[in-house]
Parts: sequence; C-alpha cells; structure tokens
Amino acid sequence: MSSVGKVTNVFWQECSIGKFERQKLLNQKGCVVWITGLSGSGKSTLACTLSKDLHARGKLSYILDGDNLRHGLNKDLGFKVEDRVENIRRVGEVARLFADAGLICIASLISPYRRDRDACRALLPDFSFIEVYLNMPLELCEARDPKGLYKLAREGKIKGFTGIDDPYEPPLNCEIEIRPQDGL
Ligand SMILES: Nc1ncnc2c1ncn2[C@@H]1O[C@H](COP(=O)(O)OS(=O)(=O)O)[C@@H](OP(=O)(O)O)[C@H]1O
Ligand SMILES: Nc1ncnc2c1ncn2[C@@H]1O[C@H](COP(=O)(O)OP(=O)(O)O)[C@@H](O)[C@H]1O
Repeated sequence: MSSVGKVTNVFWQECSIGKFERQKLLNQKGCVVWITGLSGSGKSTLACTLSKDLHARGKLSYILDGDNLRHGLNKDLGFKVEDRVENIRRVGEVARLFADAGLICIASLISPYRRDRDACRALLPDFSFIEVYLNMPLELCEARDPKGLYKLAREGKIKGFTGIDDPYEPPLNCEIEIRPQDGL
C-alpha cells in the first residue's frame, strides 16, 4: 500500500510485459524530446519534421503539441501561471507514459518555466530526456506571427502573452539549442 498525492490505499500493479519487452518488440528505446520556445519559434514545425524523419527510418514517434492538447486533455486550462504549471505537469506525465510504452515522444510546448521543464526531466530518470531550445528572438517570432496572436497581444486584446507581458525562462543546460543562424 502506498500514499500518492491526495489518496491512500492505492497499489502499483506490475505486469511481466514491461518497458524492456516493448522496446524489444519495437526495436527502439523510448525517450522524450522536449521542444521549448516562444510562440512562433518553430516548435510545431520542428516536431513534425522530426516525426516524419523518424517515421521514414522506421521509428515510432508521437507528438504532444501544446496547441493540440489544449483542444482535449488540457481544454480546462488557460494561460495563468497555475494553469501553465498544470499543463506542463500533465504533459510531462503523458510523455512518461509514451516513453514507457517505447515511443519517441516529441513534446512541443512553450513551457515557459524552467522549474516545470526540470520537473518533467526528473519524472524520466530511466529514459533519455532531450531538451531542445528554439532560441529565436522575439522580433523574429513576432514578425512571423502566423496566427496573428502577437498583434492581438500588442493591441492589448490578449493579456499575459508569453514574451510580451508574460515571462519565458530560457533553459540553462539544455541538450540542444537552435538559433536562427543554424538555418533550420
Ligand atoms: N497568452 C498566451 N500565451 C502564449 N500562448 C498563447 C496564449 N494564448 C494563446 N496561446 C496559444 O497557445 C499556444 C501555447 O500553448 P502551450 O500549451 O504550449 O503553452 S504553455 O506551455 O502552457 O505556456 C501557442 O501556440 P504556439 O504558437 O504553437 O506556441 C499560442 O497559439
Ligand atoms: N526554420 C524556419 N524558418 C522559417 N520559418 C519557419 C521555420 N520554422 C517554422 N517557421 C514558420 O514560423 C511559423 C511558426 O512556426 P510554428 O512551428 O507554428 O511555431 P510554434 O509551434 O513555436 O508556434 C510558421 O509560419 C512556420 O511555417
């Protein structure tokens, strides 16, 4: 018996088919590629390109995209600090399940807070957690503005927009940092 979060009397159930058996079946290792950066920095584009490339190599991947998850799993969440924290916590847990299932899980979310990204990394001590920082200047992201959200934020029609009037904390020790001159 153990105590988990708010409840007690819950038990961990083991199965003889585990992570290693699944990895053998799929001929790959589960891991998480966590893409972080401002809106418009290219997270979804990179996630899709990576997934297509892996697919072509016969590797099974799955994308957890912030925008998409907010249509379902996270549709009860907004953009206040506590909602973003819960958003990242949930996606970290889902990413852990996908990695445990043996997939290459590609999470692409703004994930503005360093502490939350680090907490996701800490959830995955037995897997590779590859943090990819799309270090694109705000001016570039704002010039792209494919959804017109920066314009609305500048006009004050969206409050708390990341990079405008809400913070983004860049990673200090990410595995991969991509800058505009890297020519992606
Ligand atoms: N206030 C505010 N701030 C930032 N982003 C906003 C906001 N309102 C809506 N959007 C749109 O939501 C997308 C970001 O969702 P995420 O789940 O990745 O955000 S977060 O990680 O919880 O910060 C983000 O998508 P991307 O442009 O793909 O990053 C925006 O389209
Ligand atoms: N490497 C790149 N070079 C030029 N434009 C890009 C690049 N990556 C993405 N874009 C464009 O920038 C915009 C934002 O990309 P997107 O992947 O939607 O970013 P995010 O998911 O971070 O909001 C889109 O119009 C996309 O086509």
